[in-house]
Amino acid sequence: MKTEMLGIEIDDLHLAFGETKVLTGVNLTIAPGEFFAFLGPSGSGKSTLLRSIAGFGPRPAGAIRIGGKNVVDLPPWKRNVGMVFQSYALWPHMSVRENVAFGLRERKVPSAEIGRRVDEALDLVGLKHLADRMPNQLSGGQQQRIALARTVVIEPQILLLDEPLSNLDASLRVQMRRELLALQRKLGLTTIFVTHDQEEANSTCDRMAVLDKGVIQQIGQPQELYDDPVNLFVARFLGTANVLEGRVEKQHEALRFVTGSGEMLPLGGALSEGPCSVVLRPQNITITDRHGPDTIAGTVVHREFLGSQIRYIVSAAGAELVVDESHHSGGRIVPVAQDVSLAVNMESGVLLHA
Ligand SMILES: Nc1ncnc2c1ncn2[C@@H]1O[C@H](COP(=O)(O)OP(=O)(O)OP(=O)(O)O)[C@@H](O)[C@H]1O
Repeated sequence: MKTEMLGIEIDDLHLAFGETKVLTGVNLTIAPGEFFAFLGPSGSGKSTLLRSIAGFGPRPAGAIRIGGKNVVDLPPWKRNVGMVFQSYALWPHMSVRENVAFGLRERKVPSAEIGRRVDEALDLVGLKHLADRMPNQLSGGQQQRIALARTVVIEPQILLLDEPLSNLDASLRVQMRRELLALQRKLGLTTIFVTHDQEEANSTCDRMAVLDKGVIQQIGQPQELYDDPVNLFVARFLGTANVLEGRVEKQHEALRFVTGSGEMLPLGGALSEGPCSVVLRPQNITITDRHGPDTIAGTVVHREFLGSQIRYIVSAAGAELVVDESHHSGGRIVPVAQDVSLAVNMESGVLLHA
């Protein structure tokens, strides 16, 4: 089961439900064979964008090209896409085998070929031995695998997944996302995965688009977006972000970041003066015994034990900063209400000019 890999190009896509603009000027290129994620909060337009690619919902303005061919005027069944929904309900009165065979029967595939392709698809998701079970005799994870088998059996050229793991419990989601990635790699299918869970996107996709209010904020590899977000929305959506507000100022020929409450931190590089925010990840700030030009004073206001790490919330520079210290047995634990010095690694911070 291996099909020709097709890329997807989306060109200036707009879509509104009545007065409500849901997608605004979406431009995107997904490479053949790529595992791509749409990540964003609830209501950001991820599902609407995915459904537009599948051919469901109102016709958008703009172009959607699959393998170079504009498909906006084609019905879903002529686009060669397979979609797995959040509510992947299997037919309850059909066995696993019949569920997977259903789409092939609809397409009038000869029965000998149906038998072979269903076996192959069930083999792919590791459930051939359950072919004669009924859906209510399967676990949630097994049902989800059958839903995948039911989609890939029709040999789509594009696989669209709309929050396919959201009905599963946390540990099964982690296992299933690895299986999903393995399956995608095996089939080499260009895949789009919609999720609001950044960990799920990070752990599977080659690249992702972060959406907010129907607008793509940034496109890139998970690590690029985490390390180099273009704005505060992306910074906050891709993990814990400490944001210091202040300004870049030149003092004695050197650039400094001056926080709103007056602390000064050194800056390198060619930066322009003016108001800005600095985004620092929890691991870019550490509690230290030192006092120096790269440190600021603060007070621990809260502490959480996270297992491998201890998370401190430290009130400093007019903000509540999240500081993660790795935990090892016998290591120091700083009590709440203690005054501390924080070493701030400004080199790893991201400066966002207002
Ligand atoms: N059929 C519809 N009619 C009117 N408005 C709709 C329709 N479908 C979606 N919307 C609106 O479009 C916006 C985007 O919805 P969409 O489902 O694409 O978001 P999402 O990012 O996938 O969110 P979620 O993660 O909650 O599914 C929302 O404001 C939603 O209320």
